[in-house]
Amino acid sequence: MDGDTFLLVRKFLSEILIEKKLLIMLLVIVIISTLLSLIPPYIIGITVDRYIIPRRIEGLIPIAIIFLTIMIVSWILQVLRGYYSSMLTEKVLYNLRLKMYDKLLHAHISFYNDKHIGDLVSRIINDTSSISQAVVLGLINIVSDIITIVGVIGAMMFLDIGLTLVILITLPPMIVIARVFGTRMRRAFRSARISIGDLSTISEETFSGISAIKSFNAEKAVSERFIEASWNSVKMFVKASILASLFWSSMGLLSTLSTIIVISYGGYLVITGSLSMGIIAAFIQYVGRFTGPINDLISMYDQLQIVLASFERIYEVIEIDRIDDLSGLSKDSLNGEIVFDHVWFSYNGSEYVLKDINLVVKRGETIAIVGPSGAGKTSLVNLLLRFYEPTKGRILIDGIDITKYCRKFLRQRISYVPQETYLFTGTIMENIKAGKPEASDDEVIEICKKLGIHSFIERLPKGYYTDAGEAGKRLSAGEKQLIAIARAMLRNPDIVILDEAMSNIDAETEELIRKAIKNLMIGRTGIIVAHRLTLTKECNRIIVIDNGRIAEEGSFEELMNRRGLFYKLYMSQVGEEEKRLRDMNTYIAI
Ligand SMILES: Nc1ncnc2c1ncn2[C@@H]1O[C@H](COP(=O)(O)OP(=O)(O)OP(=O)(O)O)[C@@H](O)[C@H]1O
Repeated sequence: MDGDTFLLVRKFLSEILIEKKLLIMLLVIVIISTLLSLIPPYIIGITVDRYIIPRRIEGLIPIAIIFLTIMIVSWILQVLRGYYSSMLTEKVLYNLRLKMYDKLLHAHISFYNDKHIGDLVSRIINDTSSISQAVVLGLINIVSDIITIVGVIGAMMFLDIGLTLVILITLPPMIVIARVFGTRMRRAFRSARISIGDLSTISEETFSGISAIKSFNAEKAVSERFIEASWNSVKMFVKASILASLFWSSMGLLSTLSTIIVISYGGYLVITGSLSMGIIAAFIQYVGRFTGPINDLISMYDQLQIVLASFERIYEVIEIDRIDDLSGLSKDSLNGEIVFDHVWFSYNGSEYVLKDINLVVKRGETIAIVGPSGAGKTSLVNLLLRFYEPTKGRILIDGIDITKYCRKFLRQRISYVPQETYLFTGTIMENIKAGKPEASDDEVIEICKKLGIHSFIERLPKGYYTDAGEAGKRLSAGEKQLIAIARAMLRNPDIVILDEAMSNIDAETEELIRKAIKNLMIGRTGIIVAHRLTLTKECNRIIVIDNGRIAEEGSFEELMNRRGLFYKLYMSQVGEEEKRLRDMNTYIAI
């Protein structure tokens, strides 16, 4: 075991030791029940020698009562073992999942830049599940297996050392078979399970991209992929099953060999008078008890490898050190004056995506930020929410450097309406309340009326109580943004940042959004990242960003008169819109 593995095992054990009481209880139960399981063969031996062969009927009833008592106690212990082992496993998993979820929730946003969400989810769900096997199979069985093997050998030695030594001849081949076939069998089953995973990935990709597949006539290609993966899984399972039959039948053979040795060599000893019949009866019982524990112990190494790999992935999450610092200044509210003072920003420390931004947004003012794709608009608002810190320069809100404010406070007083609205599980009402869970239904309806979106929501199948998942499939990005606007308004923020949704917006929704934004901005400082430039007409000022720098600044009229970058962007967008309308008219005319 190298240093890293040793460290992981220690961490793993410390996770289990958190549930010390459960662990101790379980170990006591396992030890007692394993020791109890060694007694019946011994009693059988005594019964044969002392009562059956000498024909002493009077002893049979007490023996039967002792036997029955042991069986009942074992049964109770077995039930308790099941209960405590599942409690221990589930509690360890519960603790791990909670720690991971909490860490991921509070991780700095930059942590997610190079992460695949599917992978993180798999760490919380799949990796923790594979740990569960380790807790029960690994830790608990190892104790009972060792006690069983040592106990069985000890008991046999106590009964007859010579016969025991002869029987132990079968032990080395048993270990070899468990190591060779058993290990291969488990690996083959693992590969087979992975091949089923491949099948599910292909199916998922096929059905989620079904329209793309049909439009490219790609049915044959995907079906070939599916057939290949499917056949591959057949081969894997057959191989695993062959190894399984080889393994189990070989182990069975060796176990029977031990019985043959007991009967033939033991029988010889009985005939020559050096061994009793009862001892033979006890030996026959004991020799069948080796195979299971030996196989368990050998497979433990394999199990440990899988578990440690999973545990490593779990700990990578638990030990994330990029956590949002939530200390700092909090107040009742903000006035809402924002100053960017020579702000430079780089994601990677070398390339600047914002260069020397100087900007003052007065309290109650609404400004539009526009610019070509990739100019740095989103990066600018990310800095205001303290998702990232400026690389150089500073940002002030109400004259105080924002790094002095508590992130939680800033995000309470600044509402952010993203371009893509995420609808949570629940109703539309609950989704709007995500901005303020304690709000009443009436409060939500009041806000939506103020925003001018009440009748839009009422038109949904069950109005405010429409299931968001169901509605989400039918709502356009713009319609979803209306819900996000209501969510933001309900929080009564001092500053609003809105990244306007630009795709899938019809004229009616555009008008609704325009009005809702206007209502939302009343009495607050507003920053709108505008994609449809007609929206900028209603803003107090327009900031044009190009390649990370402020290229132009002014009112709509001023910028149009200047005939600079804004004018070009606007004309090309208007031109495209006119062309779209012209094309539509031509299409209708045809
Ligand atoms: N998380 C990130 N890590 C590294 N680089 C990033 C990250 N987000 C954005 N960038 C880069 O920063 C630059 C500015 O991106 P930003 O998203 O701020 O532009 P934008 O003007 O909002 O663009 P769009 O209108 O397309 O949303 C781009 O070159 C982009 O590739």
